[in-house]
Amino acid sequence: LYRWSNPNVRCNGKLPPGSMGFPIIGETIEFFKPCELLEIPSFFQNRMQRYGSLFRSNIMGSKTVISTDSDVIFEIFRQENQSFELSYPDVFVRVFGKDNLFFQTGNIHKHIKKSTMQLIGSEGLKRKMIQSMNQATREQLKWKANEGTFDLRDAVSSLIASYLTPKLISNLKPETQAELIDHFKAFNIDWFRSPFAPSTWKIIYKVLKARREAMQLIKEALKKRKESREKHGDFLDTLLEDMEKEDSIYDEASVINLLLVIGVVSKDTTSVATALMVNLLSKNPEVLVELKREHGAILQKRKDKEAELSWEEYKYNMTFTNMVINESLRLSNLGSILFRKALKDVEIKGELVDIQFPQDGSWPLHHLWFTITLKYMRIRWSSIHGDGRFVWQGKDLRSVTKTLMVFGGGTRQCVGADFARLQMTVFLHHLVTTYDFLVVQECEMTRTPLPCFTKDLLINISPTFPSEPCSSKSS
Ligand code: HEM
Repeated sequence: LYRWSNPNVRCNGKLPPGSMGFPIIGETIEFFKPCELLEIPSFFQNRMQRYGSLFRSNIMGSKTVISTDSDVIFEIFRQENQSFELSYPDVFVRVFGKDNLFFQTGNIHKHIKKSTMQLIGSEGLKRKMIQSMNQATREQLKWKANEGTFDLRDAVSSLIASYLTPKLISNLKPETQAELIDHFKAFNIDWFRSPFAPSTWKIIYKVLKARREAMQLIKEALKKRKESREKHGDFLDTLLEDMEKEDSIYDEASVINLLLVIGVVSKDTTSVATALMVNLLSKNPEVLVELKREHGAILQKRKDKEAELSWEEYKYNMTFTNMVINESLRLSNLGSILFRKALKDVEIKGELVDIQFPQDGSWPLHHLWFTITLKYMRIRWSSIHGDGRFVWQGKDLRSVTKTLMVFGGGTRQCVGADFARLQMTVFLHHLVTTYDFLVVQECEMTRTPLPCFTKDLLINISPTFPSEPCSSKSS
């Protein structure tokens, strides 16, 4: 017991202050205690008050140092692969699969990132994806306008799956594609909750079942593609070509896993952030009016009135839209819990972050886990639109800064960041230029500590009257 609570005695230096909690379960129960979305969870709040921004703990059976300090977090991203490397708790590996090459480091990680960027990096988005996003979003909204009240998160999830799945594997039969999309949708991010709640195990069971079934479908598609040797110009082709090279990092299992991970992660993260953004817009009509003004101006400047939102318009004419997206991403704070392990003793700001524990069997891990909690910034919407002056005007609104690390940072920065931003922009563009929306049920979210929906956002949309381009029925 003494050793459990006082890991300092077995270290070469001084660890940050903190408590290791009860033997075995540590402080896991409090770590997962839900709170309101915009609150700092009591686990972090209490410890920040007691110990400061850097403290130690034990979570999910791992000795952990937690940083809530953006300078420290930024420094860790900077020292990725030198002093720190990615190392997620076992449950992540079980859910996303041991064949997920994103859990690897070094050259394997570099290579998989490069392959993925071909599909969802800015070049791929500009050349191919933006067109499909525009078309799918326009059609989805048109359909939803006739349908009546709908769940916005589910609608965004479906539309992403509808155009991205054929880009992953393009020659599936319609019924197989629909089945694969259903499995992608059933594999959601709600599983990261307290291991002591029985409902968590039910969700994990469903997620693992969906994963198994999706993998089976992808496996069959891969087998057929290999046998036929046909080319379809999709992401599966890219990966198979790579797999045939002599020194390829890919085997069948990792190709299947990569297709699965992209299919799953792309829709979940982006749809949650979009739903939260629309919910916030409904409560801030002045922001909506400004947004309509910016997008109205884009329509007016457009020479071909039938044309869709272009890459250039997205890149150069959307200062305010980017601010709205940044604030929505910051408030949803989807990337609030990131894990690293320290590879050597590291001192940041004079505090020892990691000590190498002796391997005497009493320590399950050779190194400490490093949990990063991104700073919760309670920036009020009025601060982005006050007195006609935009506080972020002139800055690069899409880059990582110490106050905006929603997509992580350094070499591990999210590969889907551009994709998510573009999809959110395309959705906003079609919504505010073509429709008025009415919130029927506001979304309710808790933080566990990842955001989790307890009530979905239900809305109604109807075509905007041309005479009132800036009006909104939102409440
Ligand atoms: C609002 C949307 C999103 C948010 C907030 C988000 C957040 C993050 C964060 C914080 C990380 C860093 C993880 C770490 O450092 O340990 C990350 C990594 C990653 N994200 Fe996203 N993400 C989003 C959208 C997407 C999308 C659309 C995709 C796929 C199409 C995606 C795929 C990935 C992958 C594969 C990684 C691992 C990257 C690596 O290890 O190099 N994400 N994401």
